[in-house]
Amino acid sequence: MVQGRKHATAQTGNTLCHPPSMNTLADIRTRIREWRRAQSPAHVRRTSLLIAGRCIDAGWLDGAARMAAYLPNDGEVDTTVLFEYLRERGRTAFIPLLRKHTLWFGPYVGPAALRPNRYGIPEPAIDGRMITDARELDLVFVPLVAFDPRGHRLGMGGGYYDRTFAFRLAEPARASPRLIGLAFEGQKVERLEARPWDVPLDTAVTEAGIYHFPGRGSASP
Ligand SMILES: Nc1nc2c(c(=O)[nH]1)N(C=O)[C@@H](CNc1ccc(C(=O)NC(CCC(=O)O)C(=O)O)cc1)CN2
Ligand SMILES: Nc1ncnc2c1ncn2[C@@H]1O[C@H](COP(=O)(O)OP(=O)(O)OP(=O)(O)O)[C@@H](O)[C@H]1O
Repeated sequence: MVQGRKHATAQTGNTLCHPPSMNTLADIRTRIREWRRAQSPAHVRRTSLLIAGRCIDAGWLDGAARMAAYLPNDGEVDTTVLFEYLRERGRTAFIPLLRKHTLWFGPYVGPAALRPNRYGIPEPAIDGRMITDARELDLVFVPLVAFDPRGHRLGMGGGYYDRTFAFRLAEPARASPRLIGLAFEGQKVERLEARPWDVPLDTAVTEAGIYHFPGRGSASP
């Protein structure tokens, strides 16, 4: 930790350390979103390929009947390869769809069938009959702004993922859908203050490796 110098930022291993004044969740969100947007497109492409490759090599996509992932926005890890992997195998992936304050999921059938949501992020332009409930998914690749070694996640601040997957907290023995955060190593922080509604990740994947968070539920005997 760098003390006494205003706004100083030090790097210890791959975990960014900051003076206490920079550590509120809102500060972390602002700082890491800036960091994410400052990465070069070539770097994002290369590291995203590594991250997607880890997910495919782990067998997660082959093992899940229903997979959802996000369309990248604001410098997030690029998920294109994950969608291509399923499409080449004749399978449909799901992407999030905002309905009031929660997420539903719609089939991703290509860019033509999309429209921007209220935040400008493309989502499926489909009718209600094709919408899938979060409970019907086996695996969800989750976007995030920051994560910590306990699996806590900081998102864009809308509370959408926490509200949508609150049933994972309410039903601790339930292991699906598996929530896998995709992030660059620069999004890993020492500690995120936990709020009661936070739904932890099961796993996070960065270009440096796979982090397992054997948390509540599946870890208990
Ligand atoms: N790629 C992706 N899709 C996603 C999410 C995400 O984090 N990433 N979401 C995860 O929940 C949901 C959208 N959640 C969001 C919540 C807040 C803001 C937000 O505050 N954006 C602004 C303000 C823009 C505006 O209001 O027009 C910003 O960029 O500052 C964006 C998305 C669903 N889809
Ligand atoms: N399960 C829940 N029930 C009711 N309100 C919730 C729930 N989860 C989150 N919220 C509300 O959403 C707001 C934003 O939550 P938070 O800051 O954790 O979002 P986030 O995880 O960063 O965003 P996102 O999931 O959209 O990426 C909180 O102030 C909280 O009031």
